[in-house]
Amino acid sequence: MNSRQRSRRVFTVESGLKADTLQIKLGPTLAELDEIPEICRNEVAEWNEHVKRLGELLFGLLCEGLGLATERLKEMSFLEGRMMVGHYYPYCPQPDLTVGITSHTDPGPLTILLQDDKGGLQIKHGEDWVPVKTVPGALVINIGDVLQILSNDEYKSVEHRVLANSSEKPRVSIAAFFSAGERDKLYGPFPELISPQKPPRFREFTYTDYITRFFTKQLDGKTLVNYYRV
Ligand SMILES: O=C(O)CCC(=O)C(=O)O
Ligand SMILES: [Fe+2]
Repeated sequence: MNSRQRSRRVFTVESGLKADTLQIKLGPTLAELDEIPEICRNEVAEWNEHVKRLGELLFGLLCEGLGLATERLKEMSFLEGRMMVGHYYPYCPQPDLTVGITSHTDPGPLTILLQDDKGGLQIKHGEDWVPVKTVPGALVINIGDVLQILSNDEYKSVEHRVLANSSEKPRVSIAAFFSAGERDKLYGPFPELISPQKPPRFREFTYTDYITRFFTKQLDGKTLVNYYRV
């Protein structure tokens, strides 16, 4: 399924995914206005501006956390690729038999997620699944696989899943995924982080190769992070 590339509605009821999804390209350029449902057109355009600003701030902090120049992730075009995915999880009368979204890590560097008050998002901590508390107005920030690779394992991508919605009201969440704007450049651990004591743990790849493997699951049975691990 190549559905993350443009705005469209996908209704999937196969096992392991019980959500109705609306995807809209935010960047490098916002989707054509007629591809964005009229009811939320202005809000999506405004959200895009907020996501860009917050993304820039977070990328800066994450770079500083690694001892890198603040602009490094921005320079590598990771602020440019932005995709908004709105999930709608209908009421599931038998939540023990399925899940909302199966366990996964996000492929990009960072995800900004807004969830409502229904709950159901969980992160894996050791062997346990830990619920992510719903806090009104709060955003959840996920580190994704490519940031684990660029940081040479200093930051870890977070495994997460969403339980099927047992509340009678639907659950809604809105994720903004960042990705590389320049798809054919080589990406790998930041050279500044490499030393004889800390050799690169990953080989270089183009973002085109990376994202194609993610969507087509050509990973030799490995996770995305472990596929590029040396
Ligand atoms: O709905 C959520 O809370 C999380 C969605 C998610 O993990 C994803 O779209 O990758
Ligand atoms: Fe996710």
